[in-house]
Amino acid sequence: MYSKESCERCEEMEKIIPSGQGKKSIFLSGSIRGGRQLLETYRFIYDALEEAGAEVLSWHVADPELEKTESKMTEQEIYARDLGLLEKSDALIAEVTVPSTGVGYEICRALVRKIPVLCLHMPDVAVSSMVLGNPDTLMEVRSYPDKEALKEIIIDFIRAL
Ligand SMILES: O=c1[nH]c(=O)n([C@H]2C[C@H](O)[C@@H](COP(=O)(O)O)O2)cc1CO
Repeated sequence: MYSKESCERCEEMEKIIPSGQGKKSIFLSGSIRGGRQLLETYRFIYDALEEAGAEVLSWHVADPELEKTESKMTEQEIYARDLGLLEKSDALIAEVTVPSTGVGYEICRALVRKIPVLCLHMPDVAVSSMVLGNPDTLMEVRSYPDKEALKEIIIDFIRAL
């Protein structure tokens, strides 16, 4: 995850977002039981957020070993842990390409808490009207054609927080 290229980018980002000062806490939301086919994208989003100077509280969503740790937890423990992390978050970023009950639930809880929500999806996928048609001003929905565009959207969102 740590390459020379990402370090150079880090230095660039530190000029924009001073480290330690106003570091934003982000809840990353992505499908788990809805299907793990976009795990690589969740990892990319995690890396982009860390690079942008944000802290990802729900890092487990991008963890390829997630099943091992979560299988030792009860359903109630998973729910309480996640809702606790959401309470501490400054914003929520959801990858909504793969439909997931949990992701939809977390988006709704974040909007009830009145924190900004960024929903990201690949082009030409059937995203729910509950996301696409949501008039909440705290909600932003963006389609990303490639990883470069995805990174830019994430950086812009973090800078605007
Ligand atoms: O084991 C889990 N751990 C966990 O953190 N979650 C949370 C975080 C994810 O953003 C979201 C995924 O929901 P789902 O499993 O319905 O796809 O729910 C969900 C599960 C399983 O439902």
